[in-house]
Amino acid sequence: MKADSTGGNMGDKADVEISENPFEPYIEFLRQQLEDQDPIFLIGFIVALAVVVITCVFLKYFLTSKTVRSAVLLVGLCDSGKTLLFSRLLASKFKRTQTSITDSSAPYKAKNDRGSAWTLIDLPGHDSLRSLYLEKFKSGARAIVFVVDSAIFQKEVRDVAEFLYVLLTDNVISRNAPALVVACNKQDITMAKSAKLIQQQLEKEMNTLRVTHSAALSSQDGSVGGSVYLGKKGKDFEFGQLPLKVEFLECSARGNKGEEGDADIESLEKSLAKL
Ligand SMILES: Nc1nc2c(ncn2[C@@H]2O[C@H](COP(=O)(O)OP(=O)(O)OP(=O)(O)O)[C@@H](O)[C@H]2O)c(=O)[nH]1
Repeated sequence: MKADSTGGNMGDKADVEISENPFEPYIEFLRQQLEDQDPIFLIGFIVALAVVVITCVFLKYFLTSKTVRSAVLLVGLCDSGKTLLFSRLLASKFKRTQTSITDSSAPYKAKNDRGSAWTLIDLPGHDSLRSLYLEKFKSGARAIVFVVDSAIFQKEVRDVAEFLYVLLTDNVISRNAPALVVACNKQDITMAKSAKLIQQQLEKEMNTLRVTHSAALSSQDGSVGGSVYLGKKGKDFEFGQLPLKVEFLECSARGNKGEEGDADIESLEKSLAKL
C-alpha cells in the first residue's frame, strides 16, 4: 500500500515536470540528431532556421518602415483654376486651359533649402470624374491643395463645402492626415472674397452639412457609416478641430498684369516649401 502510494506520487511529479517543459522531447530529439550527425537533418535544420530569421527581418522591415507619400493633389470645383495653377507652379508661364477630363502629373521641386521634390497632380474638377480620380490618388497624398474660385464663392459655397466635407470625412484621408491648403484663387478679380471670409463661411456651411449628413446616415442604418465624424461632437465646426494641418491662403494664378505678367502664387509656394 505504502509502495503504491509513493510510486503514484513519483508518477505525478514526473507528469508535472513534463508539462512544465513541453519542448523537452523535441530538444532531446534535436540533440540526438546532432550527435548522430545526420547530414540531411542538419541541412534541413539550417535551412529552416535561415527561413525563420529572414522572415523575421522582412516582417520587421515592412512593419516599421513608413510609406513616403509624395503627391500634392490639386483639387476643387470646375474652373477654380487648378490647371492654370499647375502650369504656373511648374513653369511660371500663363497657359490657356480647357476643362480637364483626366489627371496630369509632373515632378515639382519645392522652393526650399532641402530641395524637396513632390509629384504635382492636377485632378479634373467635374463632379462625374472627381471621386474616381480622388480614389486613385488619395492614399499617396502628402498635401491637398483645395482650389476655390474666390470671385464666385458666394454662388458656389454649398458645392465647395459639400466637396470639402466628402474629402475631410474620408477614412483614408483622415487616417493619413495630409496637409490641407485651401487656395483662395482669382484674387485679381475685384469681387473676390478674402481667405478669412471664405474660411468662416465654409465652417458655417460645413456645420450644417454635418447635421444633415449624420441625420441621413443614421436614418438609413442607425450608424454614421464608414466615414469619419467631422470635427468635435457637441461643438460648432472649426477647421482647427481637424486632425490635419489646415491653411487658408490667397493667390491668383492669372496675376494682376494679365496673361503676360507673373502669377501671384508666392503664398502657395511658401506653403508647399514647408511640407
Ligand atoms: N482672373 C483669373 N482667372 C483665372 C485664374 N486662375 C484661372 N483662371 C481662369 O479660369 C478658367 C479656368 O481655369 P482652369 O485652370 O482651367 O480651371 P480648372 O480648375 O483646371 O478647371 P477643370 O479642368 O474644369 O477642373 C480659365 O479661363 C483660367 O484662365 C485667376 O487667378 N484669375
